[in-house]
Amino acid sequence: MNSGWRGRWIGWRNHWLSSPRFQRFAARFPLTRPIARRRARTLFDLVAGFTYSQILAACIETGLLEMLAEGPQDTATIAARIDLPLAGAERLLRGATALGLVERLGDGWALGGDGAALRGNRGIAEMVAHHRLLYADLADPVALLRRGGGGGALSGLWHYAEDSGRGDAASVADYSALMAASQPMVAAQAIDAYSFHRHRRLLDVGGGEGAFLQAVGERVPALALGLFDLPAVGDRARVRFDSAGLSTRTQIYGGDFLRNPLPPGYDIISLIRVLHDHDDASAMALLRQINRALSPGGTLFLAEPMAETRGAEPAGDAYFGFYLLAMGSGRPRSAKEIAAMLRAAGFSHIRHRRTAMPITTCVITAKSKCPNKLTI
Ligand SMILES: CC(C)=CCC/C(C)=C/CC/C(C)=C/C=C/C(C)=C/C=C/C=C(C)/C=C/C=C(C)/C=C/C=C(C)/C=C/CC(C)(C)O
Ligand SMILES: C[S@@+](CC[C@H](N)C(=O)[O-])C[C@H]1O[C@@H](n2cnc3c(N)ncnc32)[C@H](O)[C@@H]1O
Repeated sequence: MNSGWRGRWIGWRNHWLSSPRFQRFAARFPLTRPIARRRARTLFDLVAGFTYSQILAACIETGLLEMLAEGPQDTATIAARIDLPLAGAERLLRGATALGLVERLGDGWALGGDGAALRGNRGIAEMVAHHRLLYADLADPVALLRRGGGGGALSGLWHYAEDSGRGDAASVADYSALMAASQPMVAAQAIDAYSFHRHRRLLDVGGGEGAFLQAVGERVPALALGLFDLPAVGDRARVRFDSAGLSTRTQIYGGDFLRNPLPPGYDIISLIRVLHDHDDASAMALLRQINRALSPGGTLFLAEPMAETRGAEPAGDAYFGFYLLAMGSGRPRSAKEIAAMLRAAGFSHIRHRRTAMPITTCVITAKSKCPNKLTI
């Protein structure tokens, strides 16, 4: 491979960075010392990341963060309430303190700043708890890569969508509930990034149990709402809409978006955390379906975490890359890749919209260019 000047620069840089003598020098020399320490810290965090995650998992599973949110407490009270021996509670409290989740206060403990921020993001506790499945699959990452993903604990959570029967009430329950629990952090970003007021009828494709539609519906009372998902998931949405008093504004369609046509008559279709679940061929088929279903000049509103998002690179290709590998289908795509797919599916006016927290949610909108002319 002809790597050019950049390849030569990388070779030269890496020669020095991997040299123990250069590392010793850089750690001692006053001008390079802060950089060397920062790099060592970053690498240490990378090596130790699983341990940190498991300390967080223990904080969530024992209810420690929720308990400290009531107010500061002493070690003996905490140990009794979270049902750990005194030494175990102390070990957990010290570990969580080192991670900023807990804070020492006199001879007791208070909720730490990061612990408070995590509590403020509904759905993270459920995400952390279900990582038990992901980490079981990632115990042997090379084996997972060799077999092309899937076939493990995480894929069991969502495999209903790949079954020929497309799931019954029991098999869709856990995954749908997890998606609904984590939807607020996505919906908040997505809804702030775009004005839905200019539309009349919104169809949420792969809308799960309706948490996103409910959030938009509350923000824009005049909008008529439609939800398309597999029948057993749609049934769960019906229960949510009934109890939220939204059923008169809402139409639920049970079906398979790769096999059944989407209902016509909507001037905006949303696709929230759906495209990245699918391999390229299915993802293209779905985009073409949406283009056909939209009324002329209608809008596609697409929101999901995206690869190569500046400042959030590890969330895309590292976290979601391996998460979707364990799930057994799909991949995170960059905004550029999604834009190219949208163009190929017949969309125009493709716009990347700013969100406040791109690490969890990026948004792209596009307009249907030539409805009814494309085939699936
Ligand atoms: C007031 C004082 C004292 C100081 C001011 C200083 C200051 C400004 C501090 C800032 C404090 C602050 C407001 C912090 C905010 C922190 C936030 C917003 C943290 C958010 C964290 C979000 C996290 C960790 C999100 C994690 C999300 C995950 C892991 C999502 C996973 C999603 C999955 C697996 C989705 C699956 C869908 C599928 C299946 C792939 O389709
Ligand atoms: C990752 S979830 C996202 C749910 C929701 N949009 C959210 O963000 O919380 C993907 C959704 O797509 C649905 N889905 C997957 N394959 C489908 C198919 N072939 N036809 C219809 N819905 C499907 C799933 O049932 C699930 O509700």
